[in-house]
Amino acid sequence: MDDQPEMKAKNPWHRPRIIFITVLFVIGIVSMVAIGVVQNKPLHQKYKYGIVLDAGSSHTSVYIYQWPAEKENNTGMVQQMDACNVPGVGISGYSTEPNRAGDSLKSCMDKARSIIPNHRHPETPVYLGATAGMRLLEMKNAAASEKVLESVERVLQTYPFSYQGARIISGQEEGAFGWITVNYLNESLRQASGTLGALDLGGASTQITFVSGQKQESPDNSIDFRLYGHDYHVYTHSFLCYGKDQVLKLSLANEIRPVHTKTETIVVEDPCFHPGYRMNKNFQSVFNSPCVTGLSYPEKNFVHMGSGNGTKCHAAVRKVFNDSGCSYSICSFNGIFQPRVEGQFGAFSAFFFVMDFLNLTTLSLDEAKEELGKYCATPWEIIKQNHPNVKEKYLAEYCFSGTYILTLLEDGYNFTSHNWQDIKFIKKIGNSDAGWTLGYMLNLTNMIPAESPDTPPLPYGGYVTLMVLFAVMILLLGLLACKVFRRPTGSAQKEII
Ligand SMILES: Nc1ccn([C@@H]2O[C@H](COP(=O)(O)OP(=O)(O)OP(=O)(O)O)[C@@H](O)[C@H]2O)c(=O)n1
Ligand SMILES: [Ca+2]
Repeated sequence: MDDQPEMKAKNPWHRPRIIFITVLFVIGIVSMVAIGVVQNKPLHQKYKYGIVLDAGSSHTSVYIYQWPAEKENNTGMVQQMDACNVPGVGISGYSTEPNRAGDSLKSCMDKARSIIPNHRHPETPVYLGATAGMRLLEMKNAAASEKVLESVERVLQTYPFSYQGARIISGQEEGAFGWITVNYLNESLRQASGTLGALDLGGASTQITFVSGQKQESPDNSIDFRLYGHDYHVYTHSFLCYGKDQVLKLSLANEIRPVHTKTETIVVEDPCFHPGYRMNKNFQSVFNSPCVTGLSYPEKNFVHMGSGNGTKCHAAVRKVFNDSGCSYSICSFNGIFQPRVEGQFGAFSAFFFVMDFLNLTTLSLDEAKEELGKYCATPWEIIKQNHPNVKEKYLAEYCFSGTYILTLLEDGYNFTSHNWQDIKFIKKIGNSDAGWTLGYMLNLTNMIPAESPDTPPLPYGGYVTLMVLFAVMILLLGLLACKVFRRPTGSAQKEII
């Protein structure tokens, strides 16, 4: 009987009301999470693009880069989308018919126009940087080099992109931007870990660039960078005329001089070419470069004859380095200051092509010398049989090129058998080629901030997880609260009664 009044006092809407509030509460929380997730979800990725033409001495390559539009200040974000090799010779090879220099670029530029989305064309920058071949042409014939640059400029301006100029870059820039490229791709600029030195070998020049803790004795060889909040003291040098095509001319010229007579047939025996190799060549092809000076030869031919001797080849190549006269505490060669090499190095372009062809990339220095010696001694006929698909002109030069690379690294830059393993012969890092072009574009588009760019404290996945966890926690607390408030206390019972 005592229960009667209490039963009557109970509100029949009490339970549905709690259910209703709980449902609203749950809908609220779910909506909150959903809105948070949708609002912060990365939008459909929008890409931006940039084009850099590497007008090298032996050939031109067109590189197309892409990066997510909203992440341009993050290291490692810019990637190579495509690379196109321009058919034919480098632009400096068109000095006598400059208009053909511009025309030669058309097939690769047409390709760039077709693969970059149309709506991005007007904002896509195009840069052309010319390296050692054009530096040499400028020295030899400034008017011709001017005409070649005008020709490529004219053609590049006919494309719907944002043309930003065509110029000859300095050897220092070439070295520095190669270093930026490899360290940007390696993400070493973001981490406190050591940086990667950069070794670039072209047809007409070679560059060495690395961070050195030693005293920089020559201001011309020293660059200071502040990148992503870190300071770097970088040593760099570019040796004009020490690309592999020019050194071949230099060492041939050295061989020719002692034997040159006024007799009809001049035979030049060359230990850097295979036994059985025999080719008629013109003196002009050797002495036509500003790198090979002093002698003017008549329009005459000589017989270039291989003798295939690794030791003698090394001795012949050695002669292109001048080791006398260092006015600093330490030099590489030709009186150029260079501190002791430090840290890991990435060796790319012809360093890679040649060492990869010869299968020497993973060997020790002594093993590489031994293998190269055997390769050089192999008769020319057998070499041709073993590589039927390689152009003969290139095939003939690998013994010389391999010997030059080992000599440059050991006798020139002073690597030893102890730190030889610090050199990694690389073509690409990820999908992007190692070379100066990426660093050049990053610099000109201001995509490498001096200070670390602001990044959200949490990655997107972490953010969503936290949101869900908090929402579940609030939900549980809410349910708990409902339960506590629902349970009638003694005093409450009395009030109801
Ligand atoms: N697969 C390849 C590509 C190129 N080469 C040779 O490697 C040398 C250098 O090529 P590269 O690095 O492209 O030089 P360039 O950029 O043209 O020259 P530079 O940087 O001196 O202007 C040239 O002799 C070229 O014939 C090679 O042996 N194998
Ligand atoms: Ca090059």
